[in-house]
This record gives sequence, structure tokens and C-alpha cells, in this order.
Amino acid sequence: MFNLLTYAKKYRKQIILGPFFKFLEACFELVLPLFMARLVDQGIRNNDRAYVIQMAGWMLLMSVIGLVCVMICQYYASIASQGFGTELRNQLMKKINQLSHAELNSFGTDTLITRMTNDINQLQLALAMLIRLVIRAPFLSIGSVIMAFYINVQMGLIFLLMLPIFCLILYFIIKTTVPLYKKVQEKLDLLNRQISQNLSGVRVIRAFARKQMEEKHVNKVTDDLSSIYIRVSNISALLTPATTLVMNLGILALLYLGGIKVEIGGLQQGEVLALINYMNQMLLALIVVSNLVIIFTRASASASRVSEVLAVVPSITPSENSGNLADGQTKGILFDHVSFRYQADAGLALTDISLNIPANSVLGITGPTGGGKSTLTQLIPRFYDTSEGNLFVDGTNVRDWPIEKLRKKIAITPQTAVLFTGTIRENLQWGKENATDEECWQALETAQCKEFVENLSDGLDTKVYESGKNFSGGQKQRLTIARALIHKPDVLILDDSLSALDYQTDLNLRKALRHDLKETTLILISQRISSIQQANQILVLASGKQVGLGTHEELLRDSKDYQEIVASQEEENES
Ligand SMILES: Nc1ncnc2c1ncn2[C@@H]1O[C@H](COP(=O)(O)OP(=O)(O)OP(=O)(O)O)[C@@H](O)[C@H]1O
Repeated sequence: MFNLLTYAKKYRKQIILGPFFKFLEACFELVLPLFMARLVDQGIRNNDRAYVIQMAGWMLLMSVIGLVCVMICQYYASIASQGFGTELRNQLMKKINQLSHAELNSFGTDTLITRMTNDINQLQLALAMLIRLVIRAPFLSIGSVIMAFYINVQMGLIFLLMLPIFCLILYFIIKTTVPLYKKVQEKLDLLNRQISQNLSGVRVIRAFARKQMEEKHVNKVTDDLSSIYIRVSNISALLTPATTLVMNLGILALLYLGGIKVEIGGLQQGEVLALINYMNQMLLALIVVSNLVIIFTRASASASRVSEVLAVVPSITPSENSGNLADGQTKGILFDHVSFRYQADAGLALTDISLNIPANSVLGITGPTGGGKSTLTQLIPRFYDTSEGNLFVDGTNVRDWPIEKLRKKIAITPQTAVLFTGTIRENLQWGKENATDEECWQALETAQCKEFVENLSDGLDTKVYESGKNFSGGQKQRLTIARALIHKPDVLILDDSLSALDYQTDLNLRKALRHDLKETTLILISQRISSIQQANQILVLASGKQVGLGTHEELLRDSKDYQEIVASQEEENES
């Protein structure tokens, strides 16, 4: 856990000074009962008004200084813990952005969200507590015992006797609750996953009439969570009565033995009062220590979850040769005996693909579902690295391209159209920062959605709700295409992005793309032969293997797989 403190380096001053001020306050708190004892024993007892006022004045002064110290410490604790949380979140986000798709898949979105939010909150709280209480609480509990000995050694022995009993109670509570708190965290993870899945799939759940079933699942997780919470609360609730009982017994002993000592003149009344105060202080400090143990245990689980992500060495990194780009004479994309598997122990998703895509040409990719079409295109922007063989963009191996530079050349519209919450303009500006309205309208025109946006009362300022839920599938697809082509990329990959369009719009869009993006290499993935038959070459992929490559006419003549696909679509059209 403490290795994460490197992210709090900037707040070194607050982390050192915060506990120092709290320590000062604890010192004042520790000596206050002594002043009170003197006030009673020497001031009130002797009816010495001036002495009473003097002692009360000192006590007031110490309380005020203590208060100022507490405020300074709280201020430092807030600055340091909030700053630490922000830094950690930024670093985590940076790391997540560096992870390859395979690494992101291995974690899963839900747990990454929980780590960014709940886990970092726990760590922020732990740091705040570290600054505020980690010195103060043990100092006060040990200090109270020492002060008790300072007042009277025999009475101090009562404290020494009480201390192990308190510790035993705290040990029992901590030992039973800490594992339960860990379970709470696991259940919270599960609940987050269940809820986010249900919210994102709410339409499917309704369509399949699975509402009650899913409610049952969520209820089961929340019931489990609440039953653990109730168990933890029940056990924790024992803490106060048990410790208060022991404390009261201790106070009884103090009063009894103190009374006897006062009688025989070995102790003064004010000192007995001070001892009772110290007993209270010791107990409260120990309760704080037990809470600290729970907070730090939870934070340590959170720290290992956050560290786990931070420790991943991204597999997609620039090669040693990075930036050593080819002379620029060779243009286009070349797959040279490329094979790929998603996990080391999984089968090949692509097998021995060799393919040359000349610059500014159009490549169509088709084939049965699961054939490897999307996988192939995801290798070009280096979302994944090839397992065997090499892939070149403009004559340079993709591993040697600076990643940002490579990805800037390529625009990709994924199978599922993703829009972000904001306005249409903001979504388009994802493709090109500071794109002018004119550029936005031009992109919309090429993507065949200018008219539809013009008809919206707010035009480019129309709000886009979460994931673009206020647009139809076809509208979303065209908006994502507009976003992809707004910066006129060198390579534009449309992964089944025309599937929701009617035939006429599909045709118009392809014509516009060719007309407006003459210097762009276009890769069109489609199950619909009519969408790709004009391409310069068509690749047919089945089970990750290249089973056909050529023009529409060549494939019709030579490729059995292609002929079957065409025949099946003709049959479909006729029926
Ligand atoms: N993230 C992933 N992790 C593991 N395996 C994957 C992943 N994505 C795809 N696959 C597997 O790789 C193979 C090729 O999938 P891919 O998505 O490339 O096919 P596709 O031809 O694009 O299919 P479709 O036409 O249905 O979109 C499939 O067997 C699929 O199960």
C-alpha cells in the first residue's frame, strides 16, 4: 500500500506538517487534565480566585491553540488526500489508455471503474486518516497511561491492567470484521457489474421479458451485501458497550481506590478527576486505533487492486526502432504472412494472411461471422500486435510507428456505433479538434446525414444522450462515419458500418466517400456483397483464413466461398 504514496510526493509538506500539528494538539489535550487537577486542588480548594482564573486562562489558551492546530491539520489532510486521489486517478487513467485491447479485456470495464472510483476513495480516506490520526491516536492512548503513572504509580497500574482488556476487545472486533469488510468489497464489485450490465442492456432485458429475472439477480446480490453489512454492524456495535463497560469498571476502580487515597491524603480530588479524564482519553484513542485498522485493511485491499493495474507493462509499446520511418516512397498497407491469436493459449483468429492494399484503393472484406474480419482491421492501428508475420503501413512496420502518429493516420468506425454524451458538434470534434462548422457540415454531407442534422431544430448543437440513444441505428452509424472522416484520414476502416443503411443511402455514401476522400485508403467490411463489389479488391475470410482475394469478377470466377455468399444473397433477395 505504501508504495502508492509515491503519488503523494507533491504533498510531502502537508503529509509531514499535518501530523506534526495534530501531535501538538494531542500534547495540549494530554496536559489539559493536569491543569484541571491543579485548578481543582489548588484553586477551588484554597478558594484562590486568581489561581482559578490563571489555570482556566491557560486551559482556554491551550484549547484555542489546539483547535487551530486541528484546523491546520484537517486543511493539510484534505489538500494531500484530494491531491493524492487526483494524481492516482490521472496515473491510472494514463495507464488504462496505454493498455492494449487484450489487457483491457482481461480486467473488464466494471472492475476498472470500481478501481478508479471506490478503491481510490478508500485510499484517499486512508491518507487523510494517516495524517490526522495515525500519530495522535497511539500517542494519546500511550500518553494517557504515562500521565496516569505521573500522577500516581498505583493508579497508573489500573490503566496498565485495563489496557490489555481493551486491546483484547478491539482485537476480537477487528479479527471478525476485517474479513467481512473484504467480502463487502467483493460484493460491491459484483453489484457494480450487475447494475452496469443491467443498465447498459436495459432494452434487451425488456425485449426478452427478463426484467423479473434480472431483478432477482440484483436483489440476491444486494441481499447478500446487506446481510454482510448487518453482521459487520452487529459485531461493531458491540465495541462501544463492551469498552464502555470495561471503562466504567476502570472508573469505579479509580473512584474506589482514589477515594481511599484521597482519605489518607495520598491523592487529591482534582487528580482523581484527571485520572478519569485520562481513562476516557485512552479508551477513545483505542477505539480510533481500531477504526484505523479497519480503514487501512480496506485500503490495503484497494491498494493492491489499483497497483495491479499500475503494474501492468503495456504490451503495445514503441519498438527500439520507433520513429525510424521508411523513406515515404512506399505507400499502402502490407500484411506479410500475418497470424494472430487473442490469448497465448487460444487458437489462431487469423492464419497466414498476406495482402497488399495499395494507397488510395478500396478493399472490401467479407465472409461468415467470426471469420476474422474485424480482427484483421484492428491490427492496422496496432490495437493488437501480430502473433506471427509482419504488418507494414507506408513501408514501415507498425511496431516501428510512434503509436499516436500511426493511429492519427487511421480512422475506424467500429461495428457498434459509439457516440458520446454532448452535442453533435462535440462528437464530430472528437475526430478533429477545433473543426469548424463548415468542416462539420462537409463531413456530415459526405456521410449522408447533413439533411437529417439540418432538420433537427438545434442542428449541430443537438444534444446527444448517453451512447447516442436518441438516434436510430442508421443515424448513429452515419454520425460515427462523419466523425471518422472529418480529419480526412489516410486510412478509413468502416467495420460493418453501412449495415443499418438502406441500399440507396449505402450507395450514395460510398460514392461520396470516393469523391470526397480521393487520397484515403478505404477498407469496407460488409456481409452485403453490393456494398463491396465495386472495391479494387475483395478479401474473403473464413475461420481466420484467407479463402479468396481479387476483384468481384475474379472471385465470382475462382472462389467457391465467394460464389456461395453471392448465391445466398441472391436467393435472399428473390425470396
Ligand atoms: N476480444 C476477443 N477476445 C478473444 N477472442 C475474440 C475477441 N474478439 C474476437 N474474438 C474471436 O476471434 C474470432 C474472429 O472474430 P472477429 O470479430 O474478427 O470476426 P468477424 O469476422 O468480424 O465477425 P462478424 O462478422 O460477426 O463481426 C472469433 O472466433 C471470435 O470469437
